Amino acid sequence: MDEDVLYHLDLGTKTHNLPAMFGDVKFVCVGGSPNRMKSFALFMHKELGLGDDGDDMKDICAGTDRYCMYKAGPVLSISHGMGIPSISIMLHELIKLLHHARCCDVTIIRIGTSGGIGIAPGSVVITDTAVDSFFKPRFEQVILDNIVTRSTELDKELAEELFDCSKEIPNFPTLIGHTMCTYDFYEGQGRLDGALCSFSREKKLDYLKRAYKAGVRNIEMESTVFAAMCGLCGLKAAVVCVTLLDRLDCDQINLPHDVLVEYQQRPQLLISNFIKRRLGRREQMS
Ligand SMILES: O=P(O)(O)O[C@@H]1C[C@H](O)[C@@H](CO)O1
Ligand SMILES: O=c1cc[nH]c(=O)[nH]1
Repeated sequence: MDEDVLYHLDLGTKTHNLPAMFGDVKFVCVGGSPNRMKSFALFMHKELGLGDDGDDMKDICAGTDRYCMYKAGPVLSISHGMGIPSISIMLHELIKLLHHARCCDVTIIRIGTSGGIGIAPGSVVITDTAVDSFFKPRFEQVILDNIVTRSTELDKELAEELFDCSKEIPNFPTLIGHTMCTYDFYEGQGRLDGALCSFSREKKLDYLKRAYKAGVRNIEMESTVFAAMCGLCGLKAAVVCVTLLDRLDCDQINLPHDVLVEYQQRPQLLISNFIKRRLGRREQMS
C-alpha cells in the first residue's frame, strides 16, 4: 500500500513517522479500560526511572476516543475495550503499527480482570491455553462466509517465566491455568443476574464445574482472539488476569472500590517486575 491509515488509532504511515515514534518498543501491554492502561503507563514510567513523574504523558491516540495509547520507554500501553470484536480491531492496527515501525522481539501481554472458578478472588491467573465456551483451544473467525478455526495456544515458556516472577512478590496468589473466553458477560458466562436468564442455578453450576474439570480457572472476553492473532503474527504473547470473584459462589461484582483497584493493580505489578527483570538481563548482556 502506498499509505496505511490505522483509522481506529488515528495514526498512519504518511502522517506519522512510525519507526521514530515506536521503533524501540519491546513490550506491549493491553487491557480493556483506558484508565487502567494510563495508570499502567505512569507506573512503568516511574518503575523504569524515566525522569519526571510522567504528568505530561500524552495519549498517542488522542485524535480518536476508540482506544488510548501511552508509551513509557520501551513499553507501549493500549486499551482495547470489551470483547472479541473490539480487541480484534485494535490488534489488527497495532500489529501493522509494529510492522511499519520495524519493531523486533516484541512481547505482548494482556493485563485484565476476570471471573475465577474455584479459586480465591484476587488470584492472578496466567493463561496457558485460551479456550472457547465449549472448553476447546480454538478461535472461530468468520471470513467471508467460511468459519476459519485458529489455534489459541500461548507461549508456554513466557507463562512459566511470568509464574517465576510472581514467586518473588510476597502474598501474591498466582497460578497457571486455562482461561475461557466468551462473547458475553452475562448469559455467555453462565450468570443468573443479567436482563435475560433462561437456565437454573443447578445448570449454571453444572456448567462451571465442567469448565473447572476441563482445566478452566478463569473467564474473560478477549483471550482466544488475542492468542490466535498474536500466534499467527509471530508475537510472543501472554494473558495475565486477576479474578474479581469466584463464580461458584456468586455472579455480582460488589467489591469495595479500594479492593477493586488493588486487585486490578496485581497484573500490573507482576508485569512491571517481569519487564524490569528482562531489561536488567538485556543490560547485563550488552
Ligand atoms: O481487560 P478487562 O478487565 O476489561 O477484561 C474483562 C473482560 C471484559 O472485557 C471485561 C468485562 O467486565 O473485563
Ligand atoms: O466475571 C467476570 C469478571 C471480569 N470479566 C469478565 O469477563 N468476567
